[in-house]
Amino acid sequence: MFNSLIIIDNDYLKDSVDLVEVANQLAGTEESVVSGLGINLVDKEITGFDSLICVDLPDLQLKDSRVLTDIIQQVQQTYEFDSIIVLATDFGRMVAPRVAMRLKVGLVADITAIDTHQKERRLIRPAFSGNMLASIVCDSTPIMASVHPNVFHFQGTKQPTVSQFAINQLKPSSIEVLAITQEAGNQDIREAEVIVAAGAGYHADIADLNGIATKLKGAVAVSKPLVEQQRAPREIQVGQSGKTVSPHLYIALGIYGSMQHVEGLKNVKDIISVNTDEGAPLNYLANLVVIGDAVEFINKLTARLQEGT
Ligand SMILES: Cc1cc2nc3c(=O)[nH]c(=O)nc-3n(C[C@H](O)[C@H](O)[C@H](O)COP(=O)(O)OP(=O)(O)OC[C@H]3O[C@@H](n4cnc5c(N)ncnc54)[C@H](O)[C@@H]3O)c2cc1C
Repeated sequence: MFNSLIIIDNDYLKDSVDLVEVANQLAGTEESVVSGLGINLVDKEITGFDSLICVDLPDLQLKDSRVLTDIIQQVQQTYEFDSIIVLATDFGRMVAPRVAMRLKVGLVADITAIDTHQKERRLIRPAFSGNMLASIVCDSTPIMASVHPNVFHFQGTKQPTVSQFAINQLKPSSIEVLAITQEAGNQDIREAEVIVAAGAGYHADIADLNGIATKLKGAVAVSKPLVEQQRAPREIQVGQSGKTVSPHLYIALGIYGSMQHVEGLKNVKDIISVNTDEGAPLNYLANLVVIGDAVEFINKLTARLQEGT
């Protein structure tokens, strides 16, 4: 029997459930038993786990990674899980290394695959700027891994058994959340069925793409250089250090197709690549390649779509 603990992120419930697939693959040929740790979990109807360990502390400062680390440590000391899996959101990336340090174990961050065909459990992740894949064998227990949302998928209907976990003496949080703001109207690119993505070869204002994205009922995304040039916010970056997306259609405008970018494309059905360079690597992944200027392509496509209305 291989027991895994998944740290449920209340802001990413579906993505947290997807981590059950990671736990099941890690279990290999052993029976997989998966528990979710839910802290002040609103939706206790969550399915897919064998059990839900609930901590209800309404006054808790949930976004304090030190407080969450204390809780995970206490849960691990009680249950002794074989693996702990964390969602690699910005917050999860703060929590996972702290927990690993506290438990004195290794952490494999941002895994993209698992290989249990050998006797060992190998966690696979991109290395050396994504130019190769590293297979990492963990010789400490629990095995700790963080996983980007949207990399693994799981649909479970299993009703978990729910138990309360009593926490002993938590250090008070030193963080006070003064306000939470969210930009209105921006669709999460991970949910989008159509993505119009601009790369460094798209030489116009990114906001100009909103119209066509709306028309196609999709969202706008970008490659990393545009974020670095402050032409677009980081929330819409696709790739290794951005988000993983799975749209039906990905329209890539002036995107070269580096490994770090392509790593953010999982289960994309169709890719249209618009590039002045016929030899750009993304063209080899695309179903349709347009050789030409990306802005000109968008202007023509917009005009054509307007004709159709
Ligand atoms: C640790 C690490 C993490 C990284 N994470 C990410 C990540 O999450 N996401 C990411 O995107 N990158 C990431 N990168 C960067 C990545 O290596 C590439 O540098 C980046 O993806 C390149 O972006 P690009 O294709 O838009 O730009 P470029 O490589 O500059 O390519 C521009 C493309 O546009 C074409 N072009 C030029 N003019 C036109 C035109 N007028 N019309 C049409 N096409 C044109 C060019 O032929 C070229 O193919 C990461 C790198 C590292 C080291």
